Parts: sequence; structure tokens; C-alpha cells
Amino acid sequence: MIVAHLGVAVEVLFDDGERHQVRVKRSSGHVVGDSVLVRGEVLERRPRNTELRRRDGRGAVHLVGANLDVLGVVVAPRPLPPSGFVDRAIVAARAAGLQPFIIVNKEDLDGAAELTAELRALYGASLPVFSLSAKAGVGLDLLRQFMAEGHRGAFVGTTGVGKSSLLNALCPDLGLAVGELCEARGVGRHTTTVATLHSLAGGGELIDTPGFRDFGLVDIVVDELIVHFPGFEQAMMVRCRFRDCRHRAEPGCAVTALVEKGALAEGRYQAYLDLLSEIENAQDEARRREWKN
Ligand SMILES: Nc1nc2c(ncn2[C@@H]2O[C@H](COP(=O)(O)OP(=O)(O)OP(=O)(O)O)[C@@H](O)[C@H]2O)c(=O)[nH]1
Ligand SMILES: [Zn+2]
Repeated sequence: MIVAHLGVAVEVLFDDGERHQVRVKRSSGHVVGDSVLVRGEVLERRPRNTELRRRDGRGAVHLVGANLDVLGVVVAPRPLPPSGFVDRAIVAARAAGLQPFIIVNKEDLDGAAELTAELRALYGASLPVFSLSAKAGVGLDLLRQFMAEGHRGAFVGTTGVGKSSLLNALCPDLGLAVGELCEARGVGRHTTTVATLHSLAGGGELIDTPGFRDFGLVDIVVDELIVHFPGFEQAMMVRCRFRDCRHRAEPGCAVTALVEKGALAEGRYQAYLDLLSEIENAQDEARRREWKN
């Protein structure tokens, strides 16, 4: 398994526990989490179960890691997640075949209990919601137990919510700089980003990619939103009459039927409609730009 990517080489962890570096071309496409057969200097990649992608500051898409099965969406009472952030992250995770879960960090701050209660009410039926303080080292055990079920994951969240602090708390040998920019550590813009896979003491693995922590997930598209929106799980089991139903006013829509019955909260549905319009507009805009070029 590839446990670190160093740009010009990857570190491979073998079944017998040995680690060796193998040189790779930059274009090889191997990423952390890949399962490979090593024949001399040649790596033969096994098919991936999942691929997690991110978008960088210039809009280019990169592969973050392979074969992850969970994605931790980290939020905090300060800075609060921007509107739609949690829904987007959940949809992006599911679209990539990952099980999302939520971490409310900075449990020690005012407003944390309210934020956790709010998120549990919104998402508790769909996914796990953990409340903890990375800095104080409080409440980490439930998260450790969850990861120890054998999960491989990564964290996303807006800047300053405490992703580095959380990785440090879970992997004490890591020593990530907290609350500092990469430049401050002398890591220039052109230095290769090192991605690593960390094994947790109690079980489970976390992938750390500095770029991913900074820029977050790729944008989601309408088709992903209409299938994966958190809260629509029940409706998706019945399915709408039209396969590409956008759950607005289409006849035979399973989602609007649930809203009418009171089985799906009006507020949740409204959050969906807002996000849908936002994504439709962004997609239209992108298409117009393509025509112009
Ligand atoms: N009060 C409180 N502060 C915390 C906690 N966890 C992290 N912080 C603080 O939040 C700030 C941001 O923490 P980081 O771990 O750097 O956040 P990050 O999400 O990795 O930020 P980026 O690297 O910019 O994406 C730091 O000043 C931390 O000390 C916590 O549990 N409680
Ligand atoms: Zn529908």
C-alpha cells in the first residue's frame, strides 16, 4: 500500500510490515491509499474502490487519495461553517462513494453545544455526529472507536476549524503546525506537497494532504445533489417517477410527497432548493464560459 507520496518517489508499506521507497514518474498517477504490486522499480496498481478529488486555487482537479471509505466534515462554533458547506461536503463524499460523518470541534467554546444539537437534529438520522475538543483532548474516544472499526478517512473543513489540531490529537507523532501558513514553515509554493497515510494507534487510518486541507472538495453537480442530499435517504428508497427528477414540482416526486406528509422537514427541503439553484446557476455559468472560448 502507498502510505506516502514524496513527489519523485512513493513509500510503500508491504504486507510483512516493511517500508521501502520506490521512484515514480510524476505522471504515474499513483496516490496515497493505492494498493500496488511492486516488481522491481515498476508499480502495478490494483483497481481502486474509491477516489477522492479536490480542486486547487486555479480550478485544477487533483486526486487526494484512493480507497478511502469515510470523510470527516469538521466544523466549529468559530469560524462557523458557511451556509450550505456541510450539505455540499456530505453530497461530495457520497458521490465519491465515501460515508460522511460530522465532527464539531472546539466543544470548549460558547455556542458549541447549540451547534452540535442543531447538527444532530438535521443530520443525526443520516450519519454520525461527534462533538469534541482537539485542543483540550476531550471527547476524542468516540471518534477513535469509530475509526477503529477499520475506516480510512480524511478531514475537510474551512480554514481555522482545527483540522490540523485534530490530526495532531489523533496522531501524536505527527507534529503538524497549527494555525500557521505553510510558508511560515519554510515550505515554498513550489515544494512538492507530501501526502501521507497515518495509522491510528487503536486502528483505522487518516490521510493528510496539506492542499486538501486548504482548498477542500471539488464542486458537486446537480445529478449528485438530487440523489445524495442528506435527509432524502427515505425518498431515494422509493424513487421518483422521473429518474432525473429535481424534486421541484415534478409529478410523482417522492421527495415532495414526504414534505407534504410532514415526514421531511420544510427547512431541509428549502435548504435543498437553495443549493440546487446555486449549483444550477454555477453550471450554467460554466457552460456559457465554455461557449465563449
Ligand atoms: N478553543 C479551541 N480552539 C481550538 C481547538 N482546536 C483547534 N483550535 C484552534 O483553532 C485554530 C485553528 O486550528 P488549526 O488546527 O490550525 O485549524 P485548521 O482547520 O487546520 O486550519 P487550516 O490549516 O487553515 O485549514 C488554532 O488557533 C487552534 O489552536 C479546540 O478544540 N478548542
Ligand atoms: Zn423527485
